[in-house]
Amino acid sequence: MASIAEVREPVLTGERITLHRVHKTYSAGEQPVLKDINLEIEPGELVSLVGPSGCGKSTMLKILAGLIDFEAGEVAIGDQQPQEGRRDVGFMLQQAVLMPWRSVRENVKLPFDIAGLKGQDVEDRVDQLIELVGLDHAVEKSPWELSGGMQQRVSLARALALDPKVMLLDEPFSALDEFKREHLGLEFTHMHEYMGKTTILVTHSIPEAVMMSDRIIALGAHPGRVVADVKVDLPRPRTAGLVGTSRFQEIAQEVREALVGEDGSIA
Ligand SMILES: Nc1ncnc2c1ncn2[C@@H]1O[C@H](COP(=O)(O)OP(=O)(O)OP(=O)(O)O)[C@@H](O)[C@H]1O
Repeated sequence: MASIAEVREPVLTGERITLHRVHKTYSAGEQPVLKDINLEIEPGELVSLVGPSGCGKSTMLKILAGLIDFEAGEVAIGDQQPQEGRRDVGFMLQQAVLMPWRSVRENVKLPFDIAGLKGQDVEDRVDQLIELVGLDHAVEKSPWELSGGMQQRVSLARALALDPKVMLLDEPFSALDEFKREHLGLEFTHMHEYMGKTTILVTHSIPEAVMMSDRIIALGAHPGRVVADVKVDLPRPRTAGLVGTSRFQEIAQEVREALVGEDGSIA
């Protein structure tokens, strides 16, 4: 990702995300999965959601992606409802979910095919995306020939294809080994720093959340609710060396303490 290293002022292309008194229950009579969630995420902000298993992190992302409904409250991406703005949302999951019969290039091109877009502009954009995620040496490979990290790079390029204003990342690096996870996390952070897409990252790793985010939202479970909203006032661009600073450790500790007493599977 050489093009990302020399980075300039952030280009704000993100949308504001607003959740107001959002309430979600999957089964009638059960405790709500999300209760009275109020959250405002500024355009271009990178916010992490952390919290114990089952506190509703993925549910919140699915609501924002317009994939599931909710009973009460208001959700907006810019001035659009989630269902209206689906094309403006890029989604990345723990597993890359690539089409096995399509090459790297064809997988990155998929969103354009689905949207019925073709032509030289599309071909150029696909080339750019592949270069951006550092896969120019692997364009014709099939998914089964790729490492886990390479598969996630394809997934990232695909999520960025239609230039979404919002990125939703559901534990995108958690299936990778620790070295690759840190490396790809930092690369994504640098990409975010110059693209300015409003981003929500779900992670079980507090250090990953601190390294990448502007703010960390800690959620408690049963019912899923916000227990802390922690600002990460570390300088950008973020560098691996920040982990050793006392400020990094203080922020991580603040998040940990907010989750004490919550039934945690936090790293
Ligand atoms: N489709 C569904 N139908 C019924 N219950 C569901 C459904 N999806 C999730 N749940 C329940 O809602 C709760 C929150 O699930 P969710 O996946 O949002 O949690 P999470 O915080 O992302 O958990 P994890 O960290 O383990 O991924 C859990 O109790 C889960 O069992």
